[in-house]
Amino acid sequence: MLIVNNLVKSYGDTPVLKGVDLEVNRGDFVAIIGGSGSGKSTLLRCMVGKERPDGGDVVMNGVNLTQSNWWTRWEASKDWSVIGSTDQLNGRRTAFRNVVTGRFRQFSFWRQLIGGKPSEEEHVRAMDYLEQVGLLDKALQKVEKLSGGEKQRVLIARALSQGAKLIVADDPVVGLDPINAEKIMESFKELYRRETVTVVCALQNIEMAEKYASRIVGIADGRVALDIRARRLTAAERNKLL
Ligand SMILES: Nc1ncnc2c1ncn2[C@@H]1O[C@H](COP(=O)(O)OP(=O)(O)OP(=O)(O)O)[C@@H](O)[C@H]1O
Repeated sequence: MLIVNNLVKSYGDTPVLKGVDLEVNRGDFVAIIGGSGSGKSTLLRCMVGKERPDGGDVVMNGVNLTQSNWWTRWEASKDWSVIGSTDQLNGRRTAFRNVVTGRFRQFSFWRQLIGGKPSEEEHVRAMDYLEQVGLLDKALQKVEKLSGGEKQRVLIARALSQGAKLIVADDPVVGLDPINAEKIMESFKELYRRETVTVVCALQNIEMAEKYASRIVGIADGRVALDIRARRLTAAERNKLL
């Protein structure tokens, strides 16, 4: 589904990614782990085209995104959804409204330009997605009144309403209390279990990766230092990532 080939990225004179190779298969739940500053977020940003790599390729469903024009990248971007900061949400709108308008991205270019409205069926679907992430009871609350964890779950519901086949999440549990963090990871696991969505998620918390992901990819010294089926890491494996 997604192939990252020899990805290289520096900031100024500082190399961050020195040749990352990674293949994500449909239905994977990949946790990207590594020490602080190891380049997890940089890798995700390069993967989804938010950052231009200095070298290497990102190929999504056979389309080489690093060598495509903006139209091709825009079309391809409908297949994925990036879950980052909850600032992406409109705090003064309800959770439901945020989810249903997220769907807008799937509309054709022209329908977006003329401001097409979501259909009744899309409204029903938005409620389904909020139910899937356990937020049905908060559907009509303004997002600014929700907790950090609940906002993250609105983002997940919105990604689902956008029809994302790949969800890319940059440490969605950072700064959350353990209960909310577990709920987020449960939501991802549930999506992955149903095999409808592929998840790539950067995580600082190794225990979360061990508990919820299907695969663990460790980044160290700008490269993939570890790529295993998720399980408890050995002390030697943890040391590789320091
Ligand atoms: N826009 C930028 N300009 C300059 N340096 C940057 C930029 N973005 C990231 N860096 C640097 O690149 C390195 C990797 O950063 P990145 O955010 O990818 O790491 P990370 O593994 O996600 O870290 P953390 O787990 O702490 O979030 C860091 O040293 C960081 O300071």
